[in-house]
Amino acid sequence: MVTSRLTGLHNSDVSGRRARVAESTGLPPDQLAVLDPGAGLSLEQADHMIENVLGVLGVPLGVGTNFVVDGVDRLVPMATEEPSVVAAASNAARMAREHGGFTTSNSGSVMIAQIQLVDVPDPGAAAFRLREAAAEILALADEQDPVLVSFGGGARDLRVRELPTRTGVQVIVHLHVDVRDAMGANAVNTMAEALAPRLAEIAGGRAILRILSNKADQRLVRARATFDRDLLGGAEVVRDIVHASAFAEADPYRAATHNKGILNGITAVVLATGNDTRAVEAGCHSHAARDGAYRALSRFEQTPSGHLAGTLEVPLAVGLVGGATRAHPVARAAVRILGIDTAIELGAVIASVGLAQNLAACRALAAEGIQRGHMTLHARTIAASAGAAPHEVAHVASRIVAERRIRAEYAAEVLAELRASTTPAVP
Ligand SMILES: CC(C)(COP(=O)([O-])OP(=O)([O-])OC[C@H]1O[C@@H](n2cnc3c(N)ncnc32)[C@H](O)[C@@H]1OP(=O)([O-])[O-])[C@@H](O)C(=O)NCCC(=O)NCCSC(=O)C[C@@](C)(O)CC(=O)[O-]
Ligand SMILES: NC(=O)C1=CN([C@@H]2O[C@H](COP(=O)(O)OP(=O)(O)OC[C@H]3O[C@@H](n4cnc5c(N)ncnc54)[C@H](OP(=O)(O)O)[C@@H]3O)[C@@H](O)[C@H]2O)C=CC1
Repeated sequence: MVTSRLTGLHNSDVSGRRARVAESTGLPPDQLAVLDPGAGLSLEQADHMIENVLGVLGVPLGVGTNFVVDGVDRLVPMATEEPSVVAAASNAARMAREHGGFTTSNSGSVMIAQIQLVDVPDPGAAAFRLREAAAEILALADEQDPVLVSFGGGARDLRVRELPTRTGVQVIVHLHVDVRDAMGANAVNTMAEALAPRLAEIAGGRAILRILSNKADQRLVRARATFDRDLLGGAEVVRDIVHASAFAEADPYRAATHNKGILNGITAVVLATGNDTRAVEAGCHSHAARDGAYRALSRFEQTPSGHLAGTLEVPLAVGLVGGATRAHPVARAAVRILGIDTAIELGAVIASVGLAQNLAACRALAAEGIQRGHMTLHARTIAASAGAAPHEVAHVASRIVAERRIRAEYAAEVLAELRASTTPAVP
């Protein structure tokens, strides 16, 4: 039985953390060895993934603890270079755990392909003809990917839009495809390219763009959690987080930063599982602007019993098959640690981490400010960047935090003092 409540995990060293994660998930410890630098993605594998490969970039991979998502404990791999993100998500998940953790819902796994038709003589008549041919068109789409259809996926709907543009009215066809456990871009792009000649013939125009839309608003995930008033810091903190939420719902300048906080969590899990971070972020930002003004993707409100309820809705075009998820050894290990079997489950975890991250940031901002937590953890990065060796980082970081001088030049001074005090005097 997995438990994500690994209290004090951060006080262990990497091998101790791996041992606790392996014990909790039941994974053989050697399955985590692939997380060693250089043991994951080989140069040869990288050379098959992208072009002009010179090497591999390492990104820290942490684990978010305390998560309960739809009643199941989940340990969540998070790949990020930003200090305090993993700690913050884990802390927020701890506060939600008291009230059952995160519950989610979703709109399914439908992706949209767009086919752009131009030089259409009578857009209105063309739109009607295209709608009349829907059954033929959907069948032609399914013929392109029998494997997807065999997994229960396939073309589900055809929508036609008459779009006024500065180059004239364009007829835009939307093909809705259930892509099941794939992210779906390659699948729907293949279908769009195959349909384009027939669509152009029906419309009497010319097809140009045939590509999926990253505004994946048919693939929405909603997460909800109740965060404990006392663990948050009391009624005043709850009240001020609600004010912070109202600010982000009303102001695009605050909403951009509020949503960046959400994406700190979302993108860390998307990256760890080998999914397309740019596609997910494009979808989230487009969703934030869905009614014309750019707004917060989440909302916080006080519950009748004085705790804090948080809700989030985001499009999540993520998959467990295809893309890099199956090709990248670390992504495969991350999926095993998560213990998930479907893209729907992955989306549920990702949305929950986004909401957790968002809460942690808003709580810190509404209470003591972000810098105490963030900079305390950032101090280790500053110490290392000042040249501290691994065994020197803790001393330098604790000194610059204690003296509230968390800056590179002071870290260098502390490091020089440390080395002078430990260098044996020349006889
Ligand atoms: C950083 C904390 C969690 C410390 O908070 P704390 O209260 O000092 O932590 P604690 O020592 O009491 O530990 C509480 C729990 O936090 C977790 N935790 C605590 N420390 C660690 C650690 N080292 N490594 C891993 N996990 C840690 C851990 O889960 C632990 O419980 P446990 O599970 O052990 O029983 C808190 O100050 C915090 O959440 N701060 C918010 C920081 C944050 O949100 N960072 C995100 C990057 S900034 C960002 O999002 C952009 C922003 C801010 O602009 C977004 C926006 O504007 O909305
Ligand atoms: N704008 C964007 O976001 C774009 C993104 N991309 C990239 O496309 C990649 C993802 O494309 P995607 O289509 O997911 O990748 P793949 O084409 O690699 O995987 C999808 C394919 O896997 C097969 N498959 C096997 N099992 C399943 C299952 N259970 N559910 C669904 N399909 C299954 C299907 O049939 P079959 O085996 O016959 O293929 C399906 O077509 C991402 O890495 C992304 O970076 C590319 C272009 C644009």
